[in-house]
Amino acid sequence: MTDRGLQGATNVGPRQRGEDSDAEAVDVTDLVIRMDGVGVRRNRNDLLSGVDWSVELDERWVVLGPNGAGKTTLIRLAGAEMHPSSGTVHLLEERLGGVDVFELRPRIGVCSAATAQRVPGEEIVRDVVVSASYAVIGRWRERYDELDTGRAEELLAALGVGHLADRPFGTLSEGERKRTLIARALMADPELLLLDEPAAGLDLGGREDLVARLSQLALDPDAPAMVLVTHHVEEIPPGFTHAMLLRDGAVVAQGLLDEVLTEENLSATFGQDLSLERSGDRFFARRRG
Ligand SMILES: Nc1ncnc2c1ncn2[C@@H]1O[C@H](COP(=O)(O)OP(=O)(O)OP(=O)(O)O)[C@@H](O)[C@H]1O
Repeated sequence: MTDRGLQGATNVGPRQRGEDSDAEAVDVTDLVIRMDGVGVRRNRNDLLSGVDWSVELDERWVVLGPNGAGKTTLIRLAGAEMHPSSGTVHLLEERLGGVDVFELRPRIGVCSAATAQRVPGEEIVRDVVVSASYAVIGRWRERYDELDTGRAEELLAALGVGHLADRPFGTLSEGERKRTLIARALMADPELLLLDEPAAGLDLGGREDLVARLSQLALDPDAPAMVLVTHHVEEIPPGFTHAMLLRDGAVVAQGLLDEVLTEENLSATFGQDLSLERSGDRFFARRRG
């Protein structure tokens, strides 16, 4: 694992180093994500600008920022769901724009509100998970391989929803749906797992349960590289190693979690005077005064 320090300090892109910015010159060996000078522009708005970011296989990143900061846009780039307007994005050693995204996407597990919306309510939970190995949503074959079905059931059990395998997805609670979708995202044994606000809409017990399960996953050396997007420091699972703080489409700070997650950086990110407490390996934030 590499200690890259704060954005602008040691984690500089090729342009800042004054090197050749030609995409082909970028060394992306062993990098799961590499962004250099990335911008996304829509309707004359900069959704992201000047983003340099590298993620290695054994790293678990949390991306924190207020509403509208650009977090989902960043995750969509990392999931090969969109291209940057400027700069270069390499995913799993392939350059976006120079690779067939349909070959890249199965190597990346995504759990987001958009995935949840695409699952029909009548779909059986086991099928929601197993169909990920065929890169479809919903049952489309009469029979799946027993190996695949067994893996889907194991993943559901590992996420604490094994008993719901025969239930229609639409009858699950929000927390049960989230856990089912994480099992689905893991089904194809991805090299990168992207989780966009997995704890949104969960009650306190559901959130704590999910944080504990994501912590187990983060601490598993065989788990894929992970990027988790959240608004809340309370949702950072123990075992996460790095953080990126985003505001107005730009990186406020990034690097090792312990170095980046400070009151100063958090206050700058959310535009408020925040106090940050650490209790064991969990974080808590609130406004001062
Ligand atoms: N097609 C578009 N045209 C113009 N602005 C857009 C477009 N798509 C997104 N935006 C804006 O870009 C900004 C970043 O959006 P994004 O969804 O990435 O933020 P986010 O950090 O995920 O926000 P949230 O926490 O509220 O989900 C928002 O202000 C959004 O309104």
